[in-house]
Amino acid sequence: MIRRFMTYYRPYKKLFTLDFTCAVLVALLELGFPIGVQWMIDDLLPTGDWGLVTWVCIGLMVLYLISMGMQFVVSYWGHKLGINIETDMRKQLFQHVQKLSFRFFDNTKTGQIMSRMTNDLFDLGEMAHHGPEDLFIALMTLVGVFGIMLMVNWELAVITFVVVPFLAWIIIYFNQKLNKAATTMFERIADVNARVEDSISGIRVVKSFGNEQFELERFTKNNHGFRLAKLRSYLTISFSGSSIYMLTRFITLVVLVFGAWFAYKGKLSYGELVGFLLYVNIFLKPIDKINALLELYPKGMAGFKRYCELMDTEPDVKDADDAIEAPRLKGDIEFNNVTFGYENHSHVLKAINLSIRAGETIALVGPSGAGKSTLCSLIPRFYEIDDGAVSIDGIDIRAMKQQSLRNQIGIVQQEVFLFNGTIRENIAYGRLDATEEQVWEAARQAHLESMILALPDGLDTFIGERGLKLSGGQRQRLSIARIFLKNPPILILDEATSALDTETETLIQQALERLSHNRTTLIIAHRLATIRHADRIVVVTEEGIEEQGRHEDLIAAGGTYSRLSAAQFGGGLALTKG
Ligand SMILES: Nc1ncnc2c1ncn2[C@@H]1O[C@H](COP(=O)(O)OP(=O)(O)OP(=O)(O)O)[C@@H](O)[C@H]1O
Repeated sequence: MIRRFMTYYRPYKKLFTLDFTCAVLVALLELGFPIGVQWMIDDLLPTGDWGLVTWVCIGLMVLYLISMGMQFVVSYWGHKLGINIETDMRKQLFQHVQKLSFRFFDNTKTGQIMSRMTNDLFDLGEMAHHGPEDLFIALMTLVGVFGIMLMVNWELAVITFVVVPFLAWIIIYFNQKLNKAATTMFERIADVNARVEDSISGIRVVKSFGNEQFELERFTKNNHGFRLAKLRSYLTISFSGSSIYMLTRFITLVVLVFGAWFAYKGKLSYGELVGFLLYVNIFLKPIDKINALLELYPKGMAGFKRYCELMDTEPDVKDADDAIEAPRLKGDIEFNNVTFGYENHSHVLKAINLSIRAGETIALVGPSGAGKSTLCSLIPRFYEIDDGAVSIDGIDIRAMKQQSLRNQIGIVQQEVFLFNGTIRENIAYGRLDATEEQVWEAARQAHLESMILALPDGLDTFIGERGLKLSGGQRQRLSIARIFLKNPPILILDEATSALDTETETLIQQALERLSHNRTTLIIAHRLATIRHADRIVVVTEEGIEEQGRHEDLIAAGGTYSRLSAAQFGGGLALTKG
């Protein structure tokens, strides 16, 4: 883990060297000051050479100023190093999460992912800055101080160092405890985040059911869980902090008693005693530093462990090493014996065979839960199939780079997702380099133009979170405009016009028909009236593809489709006449 953590310093070698060097110099100066003080008291003052005393004081002052400058470097540039590393990690995590497959997102709460990107990384920057630097300096100071103390008075030095093994034991013991406490704390705050995310994004449902109190209770439970975890970590910190404090202050007292006794016996000068007490003080500083690290390190490392866990999660849909950039596709889609299930043990689709010609419009109909949406989600390779093959223009989709494949597929979902931003940004999401004219053209095709013109800010109107300031129909038209702009050879329309009023629906139907001209189009239809003119209707049931053909033929066949028609229109006969 530590070696892996160290790799993040690589891009910042210069910054690290600068920060580290200054920190070491500051520590060395700290070590040197008491030597100067001791020398002044014992050797310089008795000579009465006040001129020299003044110069020494000026010299000390200059050294203090240099030390101050270097402390500034350590504080600012050192933290900059930490923040840079934290930012890099956050970026890499975001990049990685974007690569993960639908299956991961199906099974992970959004709030948990958000927590990993924010809270879990908070202490990493601090740890990256203070960890190696403080540890090295603390150890260096301890060794240096011990050496000097031995030279001044070896007996007092040994007395002082008797406590070191006890300190080491306390540090190791509490470090382990804190590691556990910090991991639990991160898990609990992730639960809180997930709960907040769920409740806030579903606030309309919460309010419509009047379930605010219920939500508050669920939140309180998570919040309390976090409180307990945090309290537990503070309990450990307090125990370790006070034990270390007690031991270190005890040393000062012991040194004072023994030092006074040695001085009384004439084994130690007063200057040496004062100098020694100053060294004890310096000796305590690295211990305080190690104590602070003891608090920081487990939190940072627990966050880093969780970071690594997520970074090590492999996407289950991956580009093959020799994957090709998909050429401009015509749209001949072939399902060859395709078997797929979300869970290993149950298959939603079993040995499906289906050929769709380029430019064909096919409608998928069938009972709810039969697998129509699932079938469509396999074309952009959102999920990896268990058996068989899906190919487009004769190329297995697993041989193409995912991005180049998905670039050629337009999907209009029943549930539209828009980003918090302007109308322009949301339409241009279909092609990021689109010109103003192209955005307007897409808006025109999706029959959004008059609505946009009527808005005071036009294309620059903010549509609110998930586009909530727009009506359902407007949202859907906006999502359709994005696809006009994307202009893909393959279209998947998941009952795309369900949220539109009859008049708009007719217009959109015309636009979609125009769009689907010469493109392969799959329509997942619930309302059979919208797909009567499809080139082919494919009936999907839990058993697989039950029948396929033109509307009239399927009605004449008297199978599932004619029964579905009868259910929706009150009689297959009426439908054929209509
Ligand atoms: N992400 C998922 N994870 C696990 N199971 C899923 C997932 N999505 C769908 N399912 C299950 O797969 C089956 C097929 O669902 P699918 O959405 O493909 O059906 P559908 O025919 O499109 O239904 P509808 O007409 O109601 O939209 C259902 O039993 C559903 O519960």
